[in-house]
Amino acid sequence: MALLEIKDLTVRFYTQEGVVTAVDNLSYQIKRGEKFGVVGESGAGKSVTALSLMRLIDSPGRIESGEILFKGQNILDMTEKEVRSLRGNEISMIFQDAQTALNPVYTVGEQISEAMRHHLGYSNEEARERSIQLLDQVGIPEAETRYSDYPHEFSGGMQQRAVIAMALSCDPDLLLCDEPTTALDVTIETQILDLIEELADEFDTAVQLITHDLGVVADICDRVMVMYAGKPVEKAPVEELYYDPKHPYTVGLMSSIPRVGDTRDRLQTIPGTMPDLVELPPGCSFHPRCPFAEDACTTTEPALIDIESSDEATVDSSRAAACLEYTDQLQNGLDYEVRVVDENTGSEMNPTQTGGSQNV
Ligand SMILES: Nc1ncnc2c1ncn2[C@@H]1O[C@H](COP(=O)(O)OP(=O)(O)OP(=O)(O)O)[C@@H](O)[C@H]1O
Repeated sequence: MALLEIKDLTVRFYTQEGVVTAVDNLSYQIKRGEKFGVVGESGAGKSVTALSLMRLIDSPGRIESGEILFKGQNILDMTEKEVRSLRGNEISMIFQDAQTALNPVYTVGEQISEAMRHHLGYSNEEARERSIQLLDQVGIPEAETRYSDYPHEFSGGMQQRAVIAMALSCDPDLLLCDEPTTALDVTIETQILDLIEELADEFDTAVQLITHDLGVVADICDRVMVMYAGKPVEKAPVEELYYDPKHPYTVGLMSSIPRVGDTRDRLQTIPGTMPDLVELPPGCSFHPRCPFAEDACTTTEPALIDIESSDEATVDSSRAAACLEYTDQLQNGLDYEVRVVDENTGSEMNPTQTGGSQNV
């Protein structure tokens, strides 16, 4: 049994501008200890998906349908009390901004201790001892002294380390990380990502890592789901996604991975923006931005297809993509080439595919 199984999840927001379908019929699963990346531009529905898992969607939002099975139990059927005991205990979450996770009026140590006293029934002394150990483990120097510091006495990177300590304090089975390094500068970003990876391995914690940056996913994740306008457009083991992307949107995201010395904005190379979710374009939502779009794409919505079987994908499908190419409805096909370039030498490593000139 998968640790987490999301089946046909649909989440809508009833706003003055109209009904926003933020997550549309989404299914995926995460196995124990697996690191799963969720990628897409702003507005793709990544955060709403994570908040749904913690049952934190508030009005005007509503989880309309679907199942969220955690260890086989549907989170959507649980009582509020059951969900509260899950949060911060078996499932915990790291947000992009450490400051929102830390309460400025309590010391950092107190905040880490609190979760352990509450969920694990630790005494004050036990919780303090374990908190100091965790602060040390996440790389806070002089952890015993820093235990009594207030959040404002920590740098941004140290605050995020403290949040990671807090998130791992109850040894969760699933850690949801929502853009955990966006607020940090690049050198600290790498350290924090390495730390998450290292501790997830050590604690055998599954990770759902949300990011707009495929480069980050490549470093950490085992499998990836690419989302566009509330839907999954591609799912793949991470290496296969890089060497052989199946969806034009994934290809666009890849050519946007910044290289050393590259000062472009990350997503500049996909022209246009995510459509208005209140009024999605007919057919494939990506068609107005897709270089390979044909007439059929403007009228027919592509199903998520299992690449191996060519049938509709199931939650178990390892490789899937939602493009009419995979139901043989495109006349000209997808015409791109993937070139994998060695970052150090600049030379081509493993040319695959045929056609255009997509540098990945
Ligand atoms: N509280 C809300 N009220 C109304 N609409 C909302 C609300 N929260 C989210 N949405 C809608 O859901 C869509 C998906 O939002 P979500 O935050 O999941 O995107 P995301 O992929 O996580 O983007 P980002 O990287 O910017 O966080 C948004 O485009 C927005 O229209």
